[in-house]
Formats: sequence, structure tokens, C-alpha cells
Amino acid sequence: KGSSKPQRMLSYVQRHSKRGDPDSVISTIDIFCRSKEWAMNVGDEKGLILDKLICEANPSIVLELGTYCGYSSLRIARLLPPGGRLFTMEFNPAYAKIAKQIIAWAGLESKIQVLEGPSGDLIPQLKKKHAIEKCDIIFIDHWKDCYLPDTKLLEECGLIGKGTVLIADNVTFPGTPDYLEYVRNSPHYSSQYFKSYLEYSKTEDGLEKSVFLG
Ligand SMILES: O=c1[nH]cnc2c(O)c(F)c(-c3ccc(F)cc3)cc12
Ligand SMILES: [Mg+2]
Repeated sequence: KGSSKPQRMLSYVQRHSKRGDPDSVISTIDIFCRSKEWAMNVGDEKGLILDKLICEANPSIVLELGTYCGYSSLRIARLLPPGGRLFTMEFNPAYAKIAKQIIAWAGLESKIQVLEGPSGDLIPQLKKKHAIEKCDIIFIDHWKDCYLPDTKLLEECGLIGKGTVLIADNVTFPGTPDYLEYVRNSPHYSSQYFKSYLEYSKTEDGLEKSVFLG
């Protein structure tokens, strides 16, 4: 029974990065993905755009759909103001287990809560179980077929309010056409595409930023 790619990524982080230093962990994961094994983190190029969007919004409550190994959780949480919180949902228990260890290694566990299970089940629990009113930012980076249904569920649950910013990864590759059509044609959203590249590759991809207008 060999190791998994997430397990190899965790080992590489523990051997090559500085414990308690999120920037060191982030850059170490990028080196692992460029020099050892490609992995589906948002990456350093789209990551810089994500950083800028997070800083501009200065959010208190961020929801992430799709944790994987926790790379974008670190990118987001390291930029939160004091008291800011990130809730991140992961369907795959093996991924969640690794993500929690990478988050702990980086020293950001006090700002990040990893919620395990299907987002469709977890989203309706957010208000009551985690005392969340509205999300300031929602980073959508899980399974492309879930982007649109989960966005509609978040609206129905009252978790998207005036000014809530949706940031979606992979809108060009692998592509999320139904989601894009929805946010770009809805009178309730103002959308903007940030052209970039698929993580650790030369293929085009980008982030879609959509602000809820109320
Ligand atoms: O499933 C995914 N969830 C979230 N993000 C992804 C991603 O950023 C990818 F590049 C990819 C991806 C996987 C295989 C490819 F050949 C290209 C992109 C997948 C995901
Ligand atoms: Mg992605």
C-alpha cells in the first residue's frame, strides 16, 4: 500500500518548509508541484490574483468550497484581519486529513475550520451550527458540476448578501459553463474575469469574481 500524492506533499512540506510560516509552506507546495508532482492547488499565478481580491475585500467570514490539501486555505487565512475566519468544506476524508495537518504545520488552525462532507449537506448547517450570518467571500474550487447548484443553495440559505464576493477557480479549464452563464447574465451579480493560467502549466485558465448586488 503506497503513499498518496497528498501524503507525499505533506511529507515534503514537513521536511522543506518552516513550521509556523504560512508563506514558507505555500512556496514549498509550489516547488513540490513544479519539481515533483503536479497537484490541483490554485497555484502561485492564480494565487496572486486571489491574494489581491482577498486583501481588497478585507473579509471577516470566508467560505471555501474544496479544501484539497489546504493550499488556498493558507493563502486566504494568512491575509485575514484579526478575528477573521475561514470555513472550508472538503468531501474527501483523505484530503481533509492531510489538509488539517498542513494547516496545523503552518500554524493557522485557529483561523481555519475544515468541515468534512458534501457541500450540499454542510451549507444548510452553516448558520445554525457555526453562527454565520452572511459570507463576505466565497471561494469556489471544488467539483465543476457543483459550482452552480451550490451557489443557488447558498442564495436560498441566505448566506449571500449585498456585497458578498464569489471567486470561482477553473472557469476556463476544466471550465464551468453553466456557472459562468448564470453569474454573467444574472441582474443580481456584477462579474469580472481575471485571465491567468492553469496551476503549474501554460494552459489558459482564470478566476471569475462576481459581486452580489442584492
Ligand atoms: O477537481 C478540481 N477541483 C478544484 N480545482 C481543480 C483544478 O484547479 C484543476 F486544475 C483540476 C484539473 C484536473 C485535471 C486536469 F487535467 C486539469 C485540471 C481539477 C480541479
Ligand atoms: Mg481549482
